[in-house]
Amino acid sequence: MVASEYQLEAHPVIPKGKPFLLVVLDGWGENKEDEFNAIYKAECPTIKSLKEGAPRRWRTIKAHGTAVGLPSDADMGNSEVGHNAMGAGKIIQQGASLVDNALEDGSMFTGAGWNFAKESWANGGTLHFIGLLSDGGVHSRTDQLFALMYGASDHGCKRIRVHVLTDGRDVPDGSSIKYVGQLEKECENLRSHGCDAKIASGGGRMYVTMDRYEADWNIVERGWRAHVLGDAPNKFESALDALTKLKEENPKLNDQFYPPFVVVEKDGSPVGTIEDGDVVVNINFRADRVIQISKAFEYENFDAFDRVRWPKVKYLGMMQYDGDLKLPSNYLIAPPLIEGTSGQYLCANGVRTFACR
Ligand SMILES: O=C(O)[C@H](O)COP(=O)(O)O
Repeated sequence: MVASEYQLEAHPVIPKGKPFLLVVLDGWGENKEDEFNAIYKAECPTIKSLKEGAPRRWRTIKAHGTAVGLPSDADMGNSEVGHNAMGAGKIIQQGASLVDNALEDGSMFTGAGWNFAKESWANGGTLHFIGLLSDGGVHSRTDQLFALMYGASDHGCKRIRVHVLTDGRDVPDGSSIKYVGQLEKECENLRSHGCDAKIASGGGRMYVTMDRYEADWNIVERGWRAHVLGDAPNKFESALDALTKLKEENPKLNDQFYPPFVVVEKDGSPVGTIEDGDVVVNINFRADRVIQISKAFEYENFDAFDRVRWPKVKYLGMMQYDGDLKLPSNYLIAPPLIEGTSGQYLCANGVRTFACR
């Protein structure tokens, strides 16, 4: 007997009781049929036969923008929002939108996470931000970072250090110089208003910090050494210098793969290591590529690499990145409570599923 809230009407076209296959074709889509459309130009006999063989059943669905809960239709889709939308079985507000809403209505700066973070700078600690620096909107966005920096300064923060991960994957390669330039301008502006804000370290997202699925902990270790310990083979007096000079040395260097670098004072000392009493905010709203660095900050027992020093900091995610692990335990935006997910319907209706990837 299916609980009434999970009872479904018969589908008008798809017959009941037949196996149903949900296949996700990564990067596949229908669009204007012109010479720039590779899918249209290619020979795709299987898809063509599926489409032409069952024209009454062929549908297209939107996988980007507001249709999957992103802030605007200019936002491209990505794997996480696709998983979330299909898993929820409905349009839910995705991380990017939740952060935007909290910044817009001001609740970002009154929530439990913000108040927890504030205690650190009230006691003289430095506020560190770590995350992907671009406006790709897949893992993070620069405008959200800037809003947090100004919000912190307005709430009495006197020292900010930013640890930047260059993108070139969700945005064009070579664009990182622009994002770092924008961030340096914002830091300069904050400094002129009495908040000592600087970029302290960085590196390319695919080589520094943002590993996923525990594929290569060396990536995370490089980030830890640069951000926390101020230790990297490349030291420069500014992040802009770092990107420009490293690119001059190796013109083929892609933004995704910048080696780790540390910004130093004239005497060679790092401008912003992470110390006891500081607060670290991870600005990525998307979870997959920041779970490992979050474990490094959060777990007392940690053996994925030698941290050398484990500073006693308050660590917060923009969101909670893993609800099962409750990781991290502190975050700026609470995860949404989603009821009536696809999985709940399938289970309640006794439909057995097998998922693979
Ligand atoms: O993390 C990545 O590799 C990209 O930013 C997004 O890729 P995905 O959405 O296809 O996982």
